[in-house]
This record gives sequence, structure tokens and C-alpha cells, in this order.
Amino acid sequence: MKLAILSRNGKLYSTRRLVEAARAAGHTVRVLDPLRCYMRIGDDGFAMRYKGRAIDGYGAVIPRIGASITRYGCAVLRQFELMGSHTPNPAAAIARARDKLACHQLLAAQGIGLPATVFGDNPDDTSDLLALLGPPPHVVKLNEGTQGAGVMLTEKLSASRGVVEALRGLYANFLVQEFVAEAEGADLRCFVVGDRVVAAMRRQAAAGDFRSNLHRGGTATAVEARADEQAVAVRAAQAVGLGVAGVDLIRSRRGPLLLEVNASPGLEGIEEATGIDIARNIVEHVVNGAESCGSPGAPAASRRRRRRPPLTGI
Ligand SMILES: Nc1ncnc2c1ncn2[C@@H]1O[C@H](COP(=O)(O)OP(=O)(O)OP(=O)(O)O)[C@@H](O)[C@H]1O
Ligand SMILES: [Mg+2]
Ligand SMILES: [Mg+2]
Repeated sequence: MKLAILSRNGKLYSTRRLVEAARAAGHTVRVLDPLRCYMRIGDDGFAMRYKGRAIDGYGAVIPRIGASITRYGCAVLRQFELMGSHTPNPAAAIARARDKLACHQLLAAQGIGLPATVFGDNPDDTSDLLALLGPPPHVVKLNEGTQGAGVMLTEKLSASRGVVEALRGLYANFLVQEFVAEAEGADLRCFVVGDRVVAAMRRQAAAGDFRSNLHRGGTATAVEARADEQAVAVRAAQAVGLGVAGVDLIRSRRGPLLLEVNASPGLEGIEEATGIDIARNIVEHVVNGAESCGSPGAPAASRRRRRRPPLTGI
């Protein structure tokens, strides 16, 4: 099958691993920089081009769209979808995952456990908003932060109020959460592919930090996620609409609590920690998905069963 990996940089570990896994399975694969894909859309049809040449016939697309290019990257991915390519992570699901608040609203409504979370707009409501959350410590998060940047611990109410005021002054979107102290600076990254957790690692924050992100100096150890944790991770990824997701959970006295669902989870830390070939799992999942929906580039028999993607939502 002809596969595309949407990634800004073919040298990145995750991109390289996906290319290797696709080639090892006998597929043709190309890394396309989403910012070099451009398109013509009209009621007479679509055309997408890359560096002057037509983009055509990709059976599946594996998106690796960074947070800084979510909007354009998702527009390109949506176009692939409309042209019939299969993707494990549709553009709408990636956009949803990038909005922590939207995800929390959606997942809480499905009964998935998460740290109590508040958000509000007007400064006149701040005291009551924080009272709704309960006493500090609190965790204040930028709505669209990644790699632990923009996640702050406030130990006193005056600090929570000060940080909230400062973020409002910067027109930043944020949310405030209860601090789950018993996690002791650890979280659990569950790597979901399809309907299972293919690998999991426990990340422990560096001394003096509460954020366990590897980019913030955290360390990773391979673990087997418990059955209840695996079930929450898979349900969360499916609720957001992602076939490939890095689901972060925190272990609390009241069970696993969901921190976030990442749409482009890195492979390096978790493949290193667990020794599991996650790239191969992803490629297999994507190719199976493309074959069962009969996208272009899939075998002819399955192409006959092709379901046309809806033309609404451009
Ligand atoms: N409510 C909380 N209570 C305790 N610790 C927390 C809480 N929220 C976040 N943390 C810690 O901070 C880390 C970063 O938080 P979160 O995953 O929400 O942010 P992020 O910047 O999106 O990270 P990522 O790089 O995984 O996308 C978590 O992995 C966890 O260790
Ligand atoms: Mg994140
Ligand atoms: Mg996280």
C-alpha cells in the first residue's frame, strides 16, 4: 500500500521509525511536510499538490502534526480524508484532542474519571470559581500546552488567583485542577493503538518537580497497565476519536484519573523504555483500517467496497 506520513521532519525519531516499519512490511511510504501540501477545492473536484506534483493514490495517512501547526496540518489531513485516504486519527479528532478543556468536558460526560477541573472567563467570578474547586494546592494549565510547559502548581489560594489573573491578562486559555498529591510526581502513559494499549510506561518527575514529562527531566520505566487503566485509556482515545493516542493517567486513591489524550504521542521514550515495536503496531493498524474501508491504494477487492467520505464539513 502507498502510505503518507504527514510530518515536518523526516529525521525525527517517530517519523523515522514509522518509515522503517512501513518499509519492513513491504509498503511504499513517503514523508510529506504538511506545510508544503496545498490544494484547490471546488465544486468540480479537489486537487492537492506537493512541491509542484500531484498528491494522489495514498491508501492511508499517518499524521504527526505538531501543536504549532494544528490548524493547517488538520486542513491538509482533512483534504486527504475527503479524497478517500484512510487515517487512524482524523483531523476533527486531532483538533479536539488539542483542546484540553473540550476533551475534559467530553470525557467527564462519558463518566471517565479526571481531576476536578474548573474554568471561567470573568475576573469577578474568580473567587467563586476557585471555591468550586476546593482548597489548594491547585494545578493551573494552559489549555493548549504540551510537554509539561504551561503546567503550574499553586500551593496557596493567593498564588492560584495571581496566576489566573496573569493568564487572563495575557489572553491565554487555561483551566485549573485539583492537585492529585498522592501521585507523587508520577503518571502513566498508555499508548493506545486501535482497541488496545500496546505499551505503557510510568514516568516519574525529576526531584523538585511534580510534572513527570520526559521533556522536563522525568524518567520512564516500562509497566503493565492494570486492566482498569487499560480500559479507561482505550475508552478515552475512542471517545476523542483517535486510533493512535498517548493517554496520560494519574493513579489516585479513587482510581485512574485521566490527564489528557495526546494525538501525536512520541515513540522514542516509550519504545526505549519498553522495547516494544510500537511503529509496527501502528502501521499494521493503519493498513488494516485502510483495507477494511477500501481506500485508494488498498487491494482491488476491498476498493469495490469503498465508502465515499461525506462531502460536508469542508
Ligand atoms: N492535576 C494534577 N495533579 C497532579 N499532577 C499533575 C496534574 N496535572 C498534571 N500533572 C503532572 O504534570 C504533567 C503534565 O501535565 P499534562 O499532561 O496535563 O500536560 P502537557 O503539557 O500536555 O503534557 P504532554 O507533554 O504529556 O502533552 C503530568 O504528566 C503530571 O505528571
Ligand atoms: Mg499534552
Ligand atoms: Mg501529558
